[in-house]
Amino acid sequence: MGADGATLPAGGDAVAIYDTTLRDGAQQQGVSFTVGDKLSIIALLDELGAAYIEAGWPGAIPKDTELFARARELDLATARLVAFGATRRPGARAAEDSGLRALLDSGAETITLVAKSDPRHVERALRATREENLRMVADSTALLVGAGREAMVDLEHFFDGLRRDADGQPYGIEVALAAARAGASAVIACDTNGGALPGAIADSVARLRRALDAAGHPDCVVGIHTHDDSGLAVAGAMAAVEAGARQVQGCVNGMGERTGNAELLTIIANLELKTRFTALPGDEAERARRLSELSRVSRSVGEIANRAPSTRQAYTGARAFAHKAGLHASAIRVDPDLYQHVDPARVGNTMSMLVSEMAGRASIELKARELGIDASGQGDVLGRVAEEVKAREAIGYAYDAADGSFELLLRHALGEPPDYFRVESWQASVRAAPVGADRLLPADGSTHTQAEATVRLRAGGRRFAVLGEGNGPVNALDAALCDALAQVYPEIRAFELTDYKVRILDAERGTRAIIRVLIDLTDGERTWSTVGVGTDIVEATWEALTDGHVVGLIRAGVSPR
Ligand SMILES: CC(=O)SCCNC(=O)CCNC(=O)[C@H](O)C(C)(C)COP(=O)(O)OP(=O)(O)OC[C@H]1O[C@@H](n2cnc3c(N)ncnc32)[C@H](O)[C@@H]1OP(=O)(O)O
Ligand SMILES: CC(=O)C(=O)O
Repeated sequence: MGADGATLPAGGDAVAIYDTTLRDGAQQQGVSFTVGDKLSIIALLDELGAAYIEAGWPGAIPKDTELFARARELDLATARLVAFGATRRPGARAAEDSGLRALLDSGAETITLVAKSDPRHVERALRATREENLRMVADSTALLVGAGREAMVDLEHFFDGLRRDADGQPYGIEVALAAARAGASAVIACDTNGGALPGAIADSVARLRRALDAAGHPDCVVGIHTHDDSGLAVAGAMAAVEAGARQVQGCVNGMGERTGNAELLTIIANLELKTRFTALPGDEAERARRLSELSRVSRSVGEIANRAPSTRQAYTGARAFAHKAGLHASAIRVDPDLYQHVDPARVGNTMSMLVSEMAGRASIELKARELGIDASGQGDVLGRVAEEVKAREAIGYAYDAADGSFELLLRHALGEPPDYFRVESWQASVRAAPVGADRLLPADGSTHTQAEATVRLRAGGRRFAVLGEGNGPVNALDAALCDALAQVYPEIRAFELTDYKVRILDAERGTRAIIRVLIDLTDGERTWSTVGVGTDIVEATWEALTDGHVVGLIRAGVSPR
């Protein structure tokens, strides 16, 4: 139970947010949370204001058994931790079911049971009769409630079942009523296969709500759990709320099996910003503060899961408020609301400008402002920069992914070229031993290729000629450039390459093709990106690398020496 003892809202406009990132989200390929990961995510979701956090299946997954043992020490502010499990096995007694025993032993105050609600699944997957499945739901729920726990029941394949069995009293509704009679606080309509359309979800949820009310269970909450297989998980959840659902299940960043679960942060933002419903606890000011944490929660959970959220994710994605088209920028300069559905600050995000061949003067001016450069009132320069960007993109540059290179172009156009160093010449050579007949790598794991590079440059009033070695020409050049520059600018030692992307732009020209290199650099505090283009991968990389070091020095506030 949350600190205030709050449980599910029985009616009204409050919607309980039920996060299942740690259970259904963990069913995504490649995701495997440690107990420590789960504890960190629980803390984030509790701070955000989730009502329920489904943390795993104790008894089925050893790590989850350990998690619930450790979670006994947790003192959560708003959330209840939920243990997930299944109803008892067919033909057995609930009190003797080892799965239910493990759920009770977990100490969780709230337990959600998954139950079959589509007759096809009862008969084919469970190999039980419809009546036995109803008894399984009732006995299992009653056991948990009798032990003083809050019990909820996930109605698996609820919408598929109702679609096939629409007349009379559909079986899915009978299952829900069996759960409610046994004391379940909520029954959750699940679109397990993600195939239902929002209209059908709304109709079925409304029907479920009416059936519960008619049978004397107005306090049993209807929940909604959707998957994104039809690209409609959030839409389905929103439609369900309009139709009477007052608990919404989903996962941060839309994690989950197959195409994922409904993206929970989007649902929270939609409910809070665009409907009469509330999704977060507290008064208006408190809810606004919690809402402004959404982008941070998205990034932090992505970091812990080692799955970066989509940059295009609604509300919280890094590019959710990024504008590329010149016409958009010109209107945004007058009023950002003209091209934004909400103020990004409300969900902790920021607006950004992308400069590209689609830019006009307004885009350049706004991007300059974002970079801390005042170019207002310099219409001629802005126009020239826009033309230069278009001309360069036509030959292969891509500035929307390389704001560092754009900054240099702009500074040159404004007559403020940074003057940290001047390169006189560079060269790189590769020495390779032929691959052996067996085509295997040497036993020590080294490669057959060794490279050397020489860089000659002037910096800080001195001249340097430095030799670098590496496992390839790019690596050798980087080593030589860093060694030379670090003698005048030791700050460069902190720069680290975090990404290196190579793209062949006109593949039909084979080995004569134009190559674009994009690199991302960081100094641990800031990140920036640069681009280089050439007919040679080393030449393109050299341009991106040297620009990358100049931008790094500018961003670190280092003056030319
Ligand atoms: C829609 C969802 O996402 S539900 C969540 C699904 N999550 C998981 O499956 C992850 C964790 N699962 C596990 O660790 C294992 O599957 C366990 C421990 C639960 C079960 O493992 P096993 O006993 O080896 O059974 P197995 O996985 O092969 O099959 C599941 C059994 O549960 C039965 N079952 C399925 N749903 C239910 C239900 N709602 N209630 C009771 N039994 C059920 C199946 O009929 C099957 O029974 P059978 O063993 O008689 O064939
Ligand atoms: C319970 C659940 O995860 C589902 O039906 O999708």
